[in-house]
Amino acid sequence: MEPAVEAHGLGKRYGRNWALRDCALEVPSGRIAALVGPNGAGKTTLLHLVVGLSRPDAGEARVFGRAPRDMLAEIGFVAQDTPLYRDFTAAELVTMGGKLNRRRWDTALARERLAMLGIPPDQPVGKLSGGQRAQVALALALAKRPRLLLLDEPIASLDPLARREFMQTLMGAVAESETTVLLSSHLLADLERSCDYLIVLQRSRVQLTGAVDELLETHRTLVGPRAGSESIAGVAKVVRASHTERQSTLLVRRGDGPIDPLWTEHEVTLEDLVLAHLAEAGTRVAASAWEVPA
Ligand SMILES: Nc1ncnc2c1ncn2[C@@H]1O[C@H](COP(=O)(O)OP(=O)(O)OP(=O)(O)O)[C@@H](O)[C@H]1O
Repeated sequence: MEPAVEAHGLGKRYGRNWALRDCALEVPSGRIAALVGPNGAGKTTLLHLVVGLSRPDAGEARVFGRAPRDMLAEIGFVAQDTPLYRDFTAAELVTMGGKLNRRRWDTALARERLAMLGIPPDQPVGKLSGGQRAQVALALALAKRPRLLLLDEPIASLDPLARREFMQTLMGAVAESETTVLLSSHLLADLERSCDYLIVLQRSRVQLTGAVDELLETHRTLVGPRAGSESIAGVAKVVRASHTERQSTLLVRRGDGPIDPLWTEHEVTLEDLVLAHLAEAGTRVAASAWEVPA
């Protein structure tokens, strides 16, 4: 099946600085893909290129095989901080959405979704809580019945319960449709529960990309005797190593065959994997840059 999003040599420059560079990726159709990376890595830049809000300075992005600008009717976008017209009520926004998207708009779906979540339809959205506003933005984006839904840090300002509700709504809505989702976030633990595809950006470049289950399957944490630089049976690559006097802990990509039994193997979490790959590329990721809720 045709990928939902493709990028080839995609780049965007502001002045002399590349915000995104040599970006090559493919998000298969039907996935919920997480776009992660430290502040300033290029996530918003990539989303804006894919939604056609900005033009590339190099390469190209394609949405279901076509230029983003030819696919606007098929793309839903929730921008960072869920900007909505704050003086309008949710009901008015639903009506307005219908007028702006005559061809595909599903008013009943938006109303049902908002009613199910207990969002008051007649209050200006500026007076709703952050979580409720995020849900309104999501309901509006879904009412467009997009084939591709892009969300730029939709849960960043929400409390843990509101985050969970938002992600559950998103997953439920996507399961009912064939929508592909690309969602940027710093909240790795939340993404592990809901996303099945991963793109890691760092310093304007794609650092890692692939299906989450395959990435988790092909990486392991190994604990064993202090290691030197010798190769280890069954290990294709050491992504990150930390050592005490006697012991080494390695995050590795597995190779062929079983891993040397001298080492104890542990499964990795998405958070381990992302942080190890970011560290491998030499970024010092301050713990504060990654809000990882318990
Ligand atoms: N309009 C702009 N003018 C100049 N530089 C910009 C502009 N937009 C983004 N940049 C720069 O491009 C780089 C990538 O920014 P971008 O917003 O894409 O990062 P991000 O990964 O979304 O960051 P965050 O997680 O903080 O939202 C940063 O260095 C940023 O300063």
